[in-house]
Amino acid sequence: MKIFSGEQIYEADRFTIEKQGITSDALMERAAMQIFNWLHLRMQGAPVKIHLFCGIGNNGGDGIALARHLQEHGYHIAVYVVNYSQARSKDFLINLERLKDRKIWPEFLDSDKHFPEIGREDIVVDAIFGIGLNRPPAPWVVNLMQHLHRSEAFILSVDVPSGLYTNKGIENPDAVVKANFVLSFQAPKLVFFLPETGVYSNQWEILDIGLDQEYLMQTENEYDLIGKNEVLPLYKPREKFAHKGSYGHSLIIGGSRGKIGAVHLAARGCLRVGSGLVTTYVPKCGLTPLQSNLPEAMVINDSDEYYISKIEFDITPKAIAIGVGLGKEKTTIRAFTNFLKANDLPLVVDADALNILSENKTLLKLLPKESVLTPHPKELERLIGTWKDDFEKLKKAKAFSKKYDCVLVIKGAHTITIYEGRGYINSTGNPGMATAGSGDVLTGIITGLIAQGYPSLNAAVFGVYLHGRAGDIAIEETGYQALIASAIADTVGKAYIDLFKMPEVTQQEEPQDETAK
Ligand SMILES: NC(=O)C1=CN([C@@H]2O[C@H](COP(=O)(O)OP(=O)(O)OC[C@H]3O[C@@H](n4cnc5c(N)ncnc54)[C@H](OP(=O)(O)O)[C@@H]3O)[C@@H](O)[C@H]2O)[C@@H](O)CC1
Ligand SMILES: [K+]
Repeated sequence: MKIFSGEQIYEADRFTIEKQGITSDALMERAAMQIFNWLHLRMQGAPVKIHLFCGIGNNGGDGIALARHLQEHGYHIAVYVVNYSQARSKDFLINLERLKDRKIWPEFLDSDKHFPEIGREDIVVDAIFGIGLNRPPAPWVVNLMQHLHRSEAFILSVDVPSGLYTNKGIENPDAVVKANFVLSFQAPKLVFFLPETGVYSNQWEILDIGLDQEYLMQTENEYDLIGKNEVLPLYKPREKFAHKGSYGHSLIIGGSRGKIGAVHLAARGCLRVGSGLVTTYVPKCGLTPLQSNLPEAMVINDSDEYYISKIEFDITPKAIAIGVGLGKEKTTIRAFTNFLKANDLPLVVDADALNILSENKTLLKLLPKESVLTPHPKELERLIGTWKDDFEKLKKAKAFSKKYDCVLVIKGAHTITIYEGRGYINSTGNPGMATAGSGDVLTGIITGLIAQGYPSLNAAVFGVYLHGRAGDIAIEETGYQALIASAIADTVGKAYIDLFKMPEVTQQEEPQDETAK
């Protein structure tokens, strides 16, 4: 699913109005109607008090128009205009007039003197600021936001939680509404997926307001949200006359005393994702545990008992992972450096191999083209330096990826894969996956996909998706706390099967054939 910038959404707005020959007010009406339908379906006329806090721009206009529909259907509403500026938008004013025509008199708030009382059981509609926020809200508006939070009422934000910018980070964490639910128009917003801003949108849903499809399809976007529809075209089916050699040989180099398990987990992910053959390259101490616990994987031993000291092998893998459980012994750094100098096979670089690269940046130039790097936030910081907010982080990550022609997989709640100036935001996964070895499994999965002939970028995007989906399926049996990394690896098969399951049709989503009634 495409994610658009703020400017692109405004442009889509203009384009739609012109092409469909409608007024901007009609578009606002669609938006308000969609929110109303969403709420009405769930509330079914329940006598819960709904407080609508509306700014003076189009986000506020949406709220004001929504208030009218709610009132027409008998809901118990209270409307407040958060009067932070005199520059009221045209469509806000049109809807304000319509409200007055229906004898609904909003309360105007312009200081923190008289905030209304809100009950815990009430609902708050947050239509204070939308994507038009361009400077910090006034202190009294920040106080109002805090007042909303203190009420503990359910907060439904219109389009975005008020106080979030679409193109930069947060200046003051108190100056953003913490939404229980966000109903966002037409396309998800980047801020929902970034760690600093994502916390303000507990849950979100997209409402289709009929922006022009041609514009949406043809407009080039920088970020995509990756779900099943996006990964299905990447999937490579197996062929009848294939043999294990057809699906590639993966080599996983890593492990050190006490960290052989990391290699095991990567190899396990690699096998489960379908790599035809998997060989591990580990210090001598890894031989017995690997051979006893993962008989499907082959083992090549380093000459050192506990650490990788020289990377030499006489196999020809199709993809190599390096770094899991590797450690940073002097001898290992030397071995890694020499390996990079000699190697030209596709690489997946993780964990200590990333740290060695960060500490010896000249080595980065030795990475083969389209190598995949899978840093978690701390490893990323060591690679690209600090950032002031998530937007700057993405900018720096893109520059880094371009400079070294590598696919950068930034691990997190929503893992973002960066390549050639674009970002692919993963939609699967859950907090249970923040567990030891989860990243090692991912490294193995991506490697196994490259070995099977997936281009690096596809392997990263698809691998991250499968890994997350496996985690989502696995927690159905384990719950968050008890999920362990080997279970993620062992559920990859179910994640594959799930790709081809039709979405369940719930009663509400069944197509309604008006003519059949
Ligand atoms: N595009 C679409 O497809 C559709 C969009 N729709 C809706 O429109 C929303 C965007 O509306 P919007 O552009 O009017 O901006 P909004 O967020 O309401 O802010 C209002 C104005 O406040 C100002 N301002 C900014 N920061 C400020 C501050 N700190 N303190 C004080 N003032 C501040 C700034 O104006 P300025 O003063 O800079 O001229 C800004 O313009 C969008 O989120 C969605 O809900 C739907 O109706 C239908 C289809
Ligand atoms: K809002």
